[in-house]
This record gives sequence, structure tokens and C-alpha cells, in this order.
Amino acid sequence: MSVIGIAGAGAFGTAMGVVLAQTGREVAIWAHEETFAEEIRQRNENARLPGVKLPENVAITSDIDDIGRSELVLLTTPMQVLAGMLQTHGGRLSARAMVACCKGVDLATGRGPVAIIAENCPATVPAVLTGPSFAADIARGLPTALTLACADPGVGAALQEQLSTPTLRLYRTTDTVGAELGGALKNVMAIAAGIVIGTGLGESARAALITRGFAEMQRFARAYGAEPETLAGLSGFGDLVLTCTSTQSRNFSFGVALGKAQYFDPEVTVEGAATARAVAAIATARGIDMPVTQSVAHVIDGRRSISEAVKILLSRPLKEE
Ligand SMILES: NC(=O)C1=CN([C@@H]2O[C@H](COP(=O)(O)OP(=O)(O)OC[C@H]3O[C@@H](n4cnc5c(N)ncnc54)[C@H](O)[C@@H]3O)[C@@H](O)[C@H]2O)C=CC1
Ligand SMILES: O=C(CO)COP(=O)(O)O
Repeated sequence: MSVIGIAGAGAFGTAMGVVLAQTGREVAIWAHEETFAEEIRQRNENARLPGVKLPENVAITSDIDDIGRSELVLLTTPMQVLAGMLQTHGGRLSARAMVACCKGVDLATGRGPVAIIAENCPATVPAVLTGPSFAADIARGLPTALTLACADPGVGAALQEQLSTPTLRLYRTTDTVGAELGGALKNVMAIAAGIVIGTGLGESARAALITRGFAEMQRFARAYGAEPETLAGLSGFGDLVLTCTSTQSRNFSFGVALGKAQYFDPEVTVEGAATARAVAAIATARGIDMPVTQSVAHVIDGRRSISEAVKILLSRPLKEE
């Protein structure tokens, strides 16, 4: 069995490496900087996932060729660097399947990970792994359920088998559009939910925000041909609930900091920020009603204060649910 390749040495890539290695498989995690790879090797731990020691069968490399012949590669970089990474290194990866674990919409092109994989690595089968799962929970072996989406049902079933473990339970779908949009959009709603809590608007307001945010997610996904069941599943509703209610979430925490007008470390990965901008621009261009997303984009870009955004949301015309 070939080595499972993981491209992107952050918290999620490391957590997936650890849990897959625990089933006895060989794993190689690629970091884009040798200094970072060396630091992980020295400490046998990734600073992005503190407290988790790496098993012996997890190799850390900064040489892309070390995962070049892997039949299966997980893409675990942040969304906004995925296209650049595959443009640079995609030609050296001969994987039969590539599984995108990043959540978001590419700001430069408005595309999701499946389209980016298809453009840069046309010989591979693209898939998506997404759903409610904090890297720390996966790495600690806590029970986690995710959606594995692949348009090719045969490859999807094989990936489901390969990537499921005793603690990581994968459900399968062929709806890659719904899976990737659910994961992308829930991060925008998590920022909004954080703002609601940070500004002290209360738990009832958060529940209203999550519900109306979910309606908005469904509307956007439907415009792209996604199946409603996918949005109602782990990759949409499931991840929305987790991310909008947990202080472990970076998107939620970023929103809380915005709401409290507090400093937030710019080094922390907050996928919902760029995705809010990307989705807001698409929604405007296509005439899709996305008031929460538009508000988040406006607030992040400093074009509207939080109080202005809230006032506008609350003064929208009354309508049927
Ligand atoms: N951390 C989590 O709990 C989960 C994360 N994800 C998704 O996984 C993706 C990655 O997130 P994390 O691992 O948490 O991020 P992270 O912030 O822990 O790590 C990001 C890593 O990306 C690497 N990187 C940065 N620029 C790069 C480039 N140009 N080329 C290659 N690698 C580069 C850095 O070395 C860094 O270690 C995100 O889209 C996130 O939404 C999905 C589920 C859970
Ligand atoms: O995607 C996640 C949980 O499913 C992680 O959320 P954050 O990126 O907000 O930490």
C-alpha cells in the first residue's frame, strides 16, 4: 500500500496524519518550508497542533517528491493558497485521487477546491472531505463524523474505506458542490455568530442568525445546483452548528474579537474572511440575496460598522419564513 500524502502541515493535515497513522498506514506530511518541517521533526510535534506527538509512521518532509507517487493525497493547506500550491507543485503529484480538506472559496477566481484541482491536476479524481471536526478532537481520537464527497461513486466508496478509522466515521455523497459550499459558507456564518456574541446581542439572536444564515447557505448552494440534503447534512448544518457555537472555532473567535473590538492575531487561519468577500461579490453579480454574508464582508472591510450592519439586517422588510 502506498504512502498517504498530505499536502499542508497545519493543524488539520497533522491531525489527519496522526489518526490515519494509528491504523498502521504510512503517512508523509509535506510542509512548504524546510525550517518549519525541521522544527516539527525536532519537537516531534507541530506547533499548530500543540500537545500531539507524531507516531513513527508519520514522516515530515519539505520535498514535494516525497508525496509525488502517493496514490492518495489530502490537500490541507488554507483555501487561499491552494491554487498557487497546485500551480507550482501539482505537476509533480501523480495521485489517482486528491481529497480537498480546505474550506472556502478562492477570492481571486470565485472557485472551490474541486474546480481548482481539476484545472491544475486534470488526471486526478477530485474529492472533498468536510464536516464538523476540530483538528484537536480528531487527533485525540474523539469520535468524529465527516462527509466524503466525490462525483465518481466508485472512487468515493474506495476513499470512504481508506479514510475511515475506528474514531473517524465517513459518510459518502456524490454532491461535491454541496459539500464544498457547506464547508465554505458556515465559516462566514461563524464570524457573524461571533460578532453577535461579542457585541452582547445574546443567545436568542445567535439562534436566529444561525437559522437565517442556514437559509442563506441553502439559497446560495441551490443556485449552484447543490442538493438540499447535502446542506442539511454534516458538511452544512452539522458544521454550521459546531462552528457557530464553539470557542474552539477560529472563525467564531475572530467574530467575537470583532464584536468586542479586540485584537486578533493575523497569523491565525480564518477562512471565513476571504470567503465572505468572495461570496458577497458572487452574490451581487448573480443577484442572490445574501444579507448576512454581505454584512460580514462589509464589516471586515471596514465599509460598515457593526451597529450599522445590525440595524440594516433588522430593518429588512418583514416576510414569510
Ligand atoms: N483546524 C481545524 O480544526 C480544521 C481545519 N480545516 C480546514 O483545513 C484547512 C487548513 O487549516 P488548518 O490546518 O487548521 O490551518 P493552520 O493554520 O493550522 O495551518 C496552515 C498551514 O498551511 C501551511 N501553508 C501556509 N501557506 C502555504 C503555502 N503557500 N503552501 C503550502 N502550505 C502553506 C502553513 O505551513 C501552515 O502550517 C483550512 O481550510 C481549514 O478550514 C478543516 C477542518 C478542521
Ligand atoms: O472547520 C472547522 C470545524 O469543522 C474548524 O473551524 P475553524 O476554522 O473556525 O477553527
